[in-house]
Amino acid sequence: MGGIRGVIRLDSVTKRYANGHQGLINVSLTIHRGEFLFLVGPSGAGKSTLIRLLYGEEQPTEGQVIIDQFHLQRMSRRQLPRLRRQLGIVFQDVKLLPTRTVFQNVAFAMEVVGASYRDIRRRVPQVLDLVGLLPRQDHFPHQLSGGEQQRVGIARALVNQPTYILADEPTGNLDPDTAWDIMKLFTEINRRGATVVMATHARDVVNQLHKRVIAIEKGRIVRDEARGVYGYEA
Ligand SMILES: Nc1ncnc2c1ncn2[C@@H]1O[C@H](COP(=O)(O)OP(=O)(O)OP(=O)(O)O)[C@@H](O)[C@H]1O
Repeated sequence: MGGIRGVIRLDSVTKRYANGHQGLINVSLTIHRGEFLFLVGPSGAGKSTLIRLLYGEEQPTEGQVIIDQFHLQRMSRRQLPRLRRQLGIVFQDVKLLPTRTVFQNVAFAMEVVGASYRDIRRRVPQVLDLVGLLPRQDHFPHQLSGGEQQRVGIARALVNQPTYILADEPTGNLDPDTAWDIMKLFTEINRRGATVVMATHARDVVNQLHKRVIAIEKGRIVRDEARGVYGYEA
């Protein structure tokens, strides 16, 4: 299927939506294993489009997306679950299952990929411990704060030990202190080896973490800096 282990590549990717909106225009980009990358830019610039292309939710109009050994435009839909297992996805809106406990919400992500009961019993507490929610494992989502719910979402994204974490404004609904706690969690996950790609408007966080920053405007990459800054007024 082609592609280099641990590398994400976009090759001259253009995404035009059916309604004529331009998502991305001729974007080429390489993301290496273990990188932490922020996608920044004004609202409507194309950040979410880029993230959706990475997990196969959208298909490019032109160009190629290659992740690891997976060549997204050449693989069959049957292979998509194999790719998705390598991807942990975190959204602004966490969407937990309301009638399931914290433990069950995270366990569900393992059940759908066919993990054994034994592995679930071993792995879920580990990942809940990492996000600081082990003591709340029997609580239901409505008993948690927004930041705690987002942590459950992160635990769910991590539980199958993905190579890549894709996050689309994961702190968008949170107050600044809670947002920082969540960002620290992402940096810890990255330190442990996962590649993190995050679209964000969290200006202060981007400015203080000194990670790679790619700025997108009107569908095009306008800046790509190894230790970048947010670069827009809040
Ligand atoms: N499903 C869709 N159908 C049609 N047009 C879309 C769709 N999704 C996004 N667009 C359009 O594509 C462009 C890029 O949108 P996108 O959501 O990728 O921007 P963004 O940078 O993530 O914005 P924000 O910071 O507000 O989340 C916009 O013009 C948007 O209206």
